Amino acid sequence: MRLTGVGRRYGPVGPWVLRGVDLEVPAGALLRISGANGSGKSTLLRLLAGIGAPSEGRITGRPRTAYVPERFPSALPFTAIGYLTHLGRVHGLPGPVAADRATAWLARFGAEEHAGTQLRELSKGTSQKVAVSQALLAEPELLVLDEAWTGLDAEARAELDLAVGELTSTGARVVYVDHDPRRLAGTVDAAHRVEGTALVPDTTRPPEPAPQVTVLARARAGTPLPAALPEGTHAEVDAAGTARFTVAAAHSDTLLRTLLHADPPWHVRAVREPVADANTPEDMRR
Ligand SMILES: Nc1ncnc2c1ncn2[C@@H]1O[C@H](COP(=O)(O)OP(=O)(O)OP(=O)(O)O)[C@@H](O)[C@H]1O
Repeated sequence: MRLTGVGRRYGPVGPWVLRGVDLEVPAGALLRISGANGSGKSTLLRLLAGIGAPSEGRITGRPRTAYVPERFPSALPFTAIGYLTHLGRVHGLPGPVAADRATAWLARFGAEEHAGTQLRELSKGTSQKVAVSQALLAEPELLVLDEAWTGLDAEARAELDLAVGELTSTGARVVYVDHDPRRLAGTVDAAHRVEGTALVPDTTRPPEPAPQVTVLARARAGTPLPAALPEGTHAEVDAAGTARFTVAAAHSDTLLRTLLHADPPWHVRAVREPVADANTPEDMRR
């Protein structure tokens, strides 16, 4: 797929949002688009997704495309499974195949219990799981993701990362925008930034991942995890009832306070500090 001299403005005399955009989207590629708010990222993604035509220039070699928009149309009169099955049919799948794939994707994103819920009654995160499932069940050759991770819980975000990897490994292309510069950073094939009306190579390196602290803690059998854990905390409980919390080092004191003051309290068994960088000189590790 190739964009040649593509420009877009809204209305015949509106200001140009994009101009002179040349972009190659090869099979199997993962492309990241960045840029300031209002710079034209969504405009570019909509052109890639085939929603609206360029005001000038050409897009050639368009593959079968699926798109997760920035805002999901949640007011439609469908249940989650009804909506997904309907869209699967729109993508050309026979009804039973569409229904099976819809069920499988909802389960993969941990939303199977909401299959029968009306779209307008879904939480923001579950709506987003439906939006993402809608695109993935089509098994597209080009997947366009506009902030698709926003609102998803940690497990679903990881699942979407996996699904993107699975798609590109089968030769599909994925183009995405995400506010977190670390999103899929290790696997991106090319990064571009919208600057003014142009699309330029993005040479900024993603920031290093924040150092993580792991806390092992136990509580009385059946104690739920504390409700208000610091932002970004990942928690899992093993079969023996020991919980492993992983959190950015900057939030580890808040996590420890939360665990100790929970009712009933959690007993902290171990705290594992971030491992020192192997390249850090010995005298800086202390
Ligand atoms: N349907 C529309 N009609 C008129 N102008 C629009 C329309 N959609 C977007 N624009 C304008 O195009 C410009 C680029 O908007 P766009 O949504 O593509 O930016 P963005 O980089 O995705 O922004 P954000 O980071 O805030 O999501 C903005 O000036 C916006 O006001």
